[in-house]
Amino acid sequence: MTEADPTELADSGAVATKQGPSTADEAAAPATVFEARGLNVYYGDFLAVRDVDIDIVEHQITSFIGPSGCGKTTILRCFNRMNDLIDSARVEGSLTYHGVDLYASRVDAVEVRRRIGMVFQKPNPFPKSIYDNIAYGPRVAGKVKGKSATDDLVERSLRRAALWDEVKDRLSASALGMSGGQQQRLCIARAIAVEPDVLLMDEPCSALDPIATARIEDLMQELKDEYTIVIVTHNMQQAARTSDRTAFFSVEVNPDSDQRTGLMVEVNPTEKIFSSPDDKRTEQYVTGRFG
Ligand SMILES: Nc1ncnc2c1ncn2[C@@H]1O[C@H](COP(=O)(O)OP(=O)(O)OP(=O)(O)O)[C@@H](O)[C@H]1O
Repeated sequence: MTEADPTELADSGAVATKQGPSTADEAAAPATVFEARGLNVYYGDFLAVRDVDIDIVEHQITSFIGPSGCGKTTILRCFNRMNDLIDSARVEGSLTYHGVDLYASRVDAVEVRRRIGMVFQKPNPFPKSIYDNIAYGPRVAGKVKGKSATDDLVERSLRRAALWDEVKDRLSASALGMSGGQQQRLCIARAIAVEPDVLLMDEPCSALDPIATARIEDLMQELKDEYTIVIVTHNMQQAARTSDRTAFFSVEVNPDSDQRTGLMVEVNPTEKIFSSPDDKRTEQYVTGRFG
């Protein structure tokens, strides 16, 4: 892709959610943030996941569940073009973000990743102070200047990530000395500091104990007032507890090549997925009879 016009997303109205709805109708219907149609992702010649049709709705938590290798992370990474960083990855189909084609040549992938932040499975703070972990991104992006404005941003981000009270007296200490749960909340604070629109979370609790997990889940509920969240989770209880909508992915084995390709089976309100799903395969998975 060409590094053309980084303002394409803004020029095209892709920040509409930050400005609020303009008519009564729009106010009634929650906006669609992402619309994926016929999404297929290849690694080289290997079709890893196919036929993904999904709308991601603003200020909701959408979870992706399904057996290992069904393509949950691969699809999540399409939403902020992280797959661009993998040479062999290729995306087919249509994916829009607030109506803008996310893969159009004029769209700047760096700007995409600022608006659509990501939190990874393993907390990955920079080997820097707690303060610098938050301040670094906005400083590099030129979003904040001067000590007082940076102090405010650091405090605000840590408060929103429910971490301020625990770290306010040791902001200059290394982030690597924090507990795993604190490190993950720091990574969430770091993602929030650049004022994204969406948070993508790839199994954010898989390395955490149940208490730290509960704190992240509480935090997600607080953050959804401001952000749209998509989470990949292996933990069905977590999907049931935290998300408004759930997408179930499955995997099929191609008898000729013996390759396993993921596909999206169903997306529905979470309650429906776990009580009366439309598809038998979903029912078998959520009742533990498959996968
Ligand atoms: N960088 C890559 N290069 C080649 N193949 C890949 C790459 N990343 C993932 N795959 C393959 O794509 C398929 C989907 O993987 P993905 O990690 O998206 O699945 P997942 O559902 O998130 O799995 P898990 O639950 O185990 O994390 C798998 O067959 C995987 O081996």
